[in-house]
Amino acid sequence: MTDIAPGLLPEGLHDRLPPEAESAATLLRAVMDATATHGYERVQPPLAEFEANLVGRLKSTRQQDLLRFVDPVSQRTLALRPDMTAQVGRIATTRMAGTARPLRLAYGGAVLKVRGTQLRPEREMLQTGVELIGSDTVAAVAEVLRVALDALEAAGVTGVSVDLTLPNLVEALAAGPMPLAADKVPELQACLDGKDAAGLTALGADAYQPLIAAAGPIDQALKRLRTLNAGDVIEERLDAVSILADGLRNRVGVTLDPTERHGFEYQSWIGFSLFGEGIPGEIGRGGSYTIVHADGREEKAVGFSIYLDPLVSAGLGRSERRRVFLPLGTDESVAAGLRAQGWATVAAISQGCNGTKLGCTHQWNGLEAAPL
Ligand SMILES: N[C@@H](Cc1c[nH]c[nH+]1)C(=O)O
Repeated sequence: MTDIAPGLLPEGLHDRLPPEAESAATLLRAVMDATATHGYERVQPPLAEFEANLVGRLKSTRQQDLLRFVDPVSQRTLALRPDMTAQVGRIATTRMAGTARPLRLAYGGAVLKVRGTQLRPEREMLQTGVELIGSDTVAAVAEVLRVALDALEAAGVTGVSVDLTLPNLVEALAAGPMPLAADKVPELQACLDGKDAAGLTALGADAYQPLIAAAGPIDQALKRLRTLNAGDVIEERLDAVSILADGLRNRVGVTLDPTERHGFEYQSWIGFSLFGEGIPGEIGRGGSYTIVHADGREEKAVGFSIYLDPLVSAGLGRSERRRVFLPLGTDESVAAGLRAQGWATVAAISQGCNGTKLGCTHQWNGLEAAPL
């Protein structure tokens, strides 16, 4: 016996009911189909795996993000996946290590985070996306962004905007052209995260002020960042961003927030967040990163993930419900004919069945499906 109410689920975990359960499946199918047209092939990693493999593969996947448990069979610590990108990295560097690069893989499934966020308290999420393994050049990132936009379009998202970010820029500046002691970098990052201009001054990091002012629409942001006197570290990145923005701007809105790091724990030179009109918060993100092989060799990669839950909540993926009620005694060949025409048939199995109560839109009257 338990003192937990039978309908209660742990915080952040939910059932998906009709019609949303079907919408989620429809959206996942739409995204997978769109990515397949670009040559991305689907892999299906398991729900849980050895913890050590999940944290070791990507630079900076953190143990505290994992829901862990001891497996009574292997006696080892397993973790539920919080993100499928690390698993795809494992597949790419083990079973598919010998497959030609760039390797294009797609995925979709449930992931579980230890903690939700204020905006998204859910802990289980339906994640889908692609990873392009073997390259993180501008051409590779441009392709991944194109695939992401096609996937969002296939899912019915409109008014898309992309916010680009430069996750390891500040670190590179501090270690190079705009020197700051390594132990001060976390404080510097915190000031930049909080857009705290006074904090930068107090830290003796006034050279970094343009980074705060630069966040915003892409052209203005690039112009402001060009005023930073930081040589190649910044010029190379800005040239790359400018090429990426040119590929995006005729399709979607583009902004740049050079110091945004939240949610970009393992991304390297470029990251991006995806937004859709009328959908609160971020609906996806991605960027470049490094996968570490078992022998220590590093491989570049880039990818994106879309989280389908906010799309489902926004009502995307719904199909028109054409449900026809079949009164008792309706001929089975009639029923089969209706199904072949695309109807969902809901057959009475006793005298008391009522089409309206069973959510039917139509009823078979012996001649045709008549509206209810
Ligand atoms: N999996 C990352 C996004 C990503 C995919 N590939 C690279 N980055 C996330 O969900 O935040």
